[in-house]
Amino acid sequence: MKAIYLTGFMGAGKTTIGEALAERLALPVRDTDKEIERTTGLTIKQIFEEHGEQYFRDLETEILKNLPKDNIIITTGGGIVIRNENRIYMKESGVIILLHADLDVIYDRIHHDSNRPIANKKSKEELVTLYLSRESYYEDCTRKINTDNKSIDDITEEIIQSLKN
Ligand SMILES: Nc1ncnc2c1ncn2[C@@H]1O[C@H](COP(=O)(O)OP(=O)(O)O)[C@@H](O)[C@H]1O
Ligand SMILES: O=C(O)C1=C[C@@H](OP(=O)(O)O)[C@@H](O)[C@H](O)C1
Ligand SMILES: [Mg+2]
Repeated sequence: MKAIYLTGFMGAGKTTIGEALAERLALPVRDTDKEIERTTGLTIKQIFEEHGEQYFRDLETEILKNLPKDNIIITTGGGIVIRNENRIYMKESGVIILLHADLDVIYDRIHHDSNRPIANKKSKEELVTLYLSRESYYEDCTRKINTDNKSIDDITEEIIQSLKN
């Protein structure tokens, strides 16, 4: 089985759903942000503060390409889609599942989180602007799952069903 990549905007639930999906499918799961933190020994916040976004994006691409491509669930950071080369790589290597969540819900989940430097201290309007600037990049996704008002178990089940089609 080819890799299953979970993508979507910050706070959509990629990391959380990826873990639940991995358990249900008895597959390993790796999270690009966690891999970046593990290999650098720094938090995402520290990387952005000390080295800047470009450095983070270079690491993100490197990590993505070094992760296994079979029998695995890979949860990505929300900005992975910005780079054309990342989108092409994921499309060629596996199935891309887009998790969509309402932006009001997303804002409530993430605006106070200092380890999401791109979202931290942004107003809701600024977050919407960022979302809209990235919206077209999500078109490369194989499947889209709307997560609004759904439990983690329900979303996981929906992904499993969609993978059968
Ligand atoms: N379907 C859901 N229902 C309720 N809370 C959720 C749901 N999905 C995610 N969350 C919560 O939202 C927050 C962000 O989830 P996370 O998995 O870190 O998102 P992402 O990796 O997409 O940024 C976490 O606190 C998580 O527990
Ligand atoms: O959208 C982004 O640019 C980012 C999303 C984050 O991951 P989550 O989507 O898991 O929050 C993390 O990679 C970093 O803070 C940058
Ligand atoms: Mg995450």
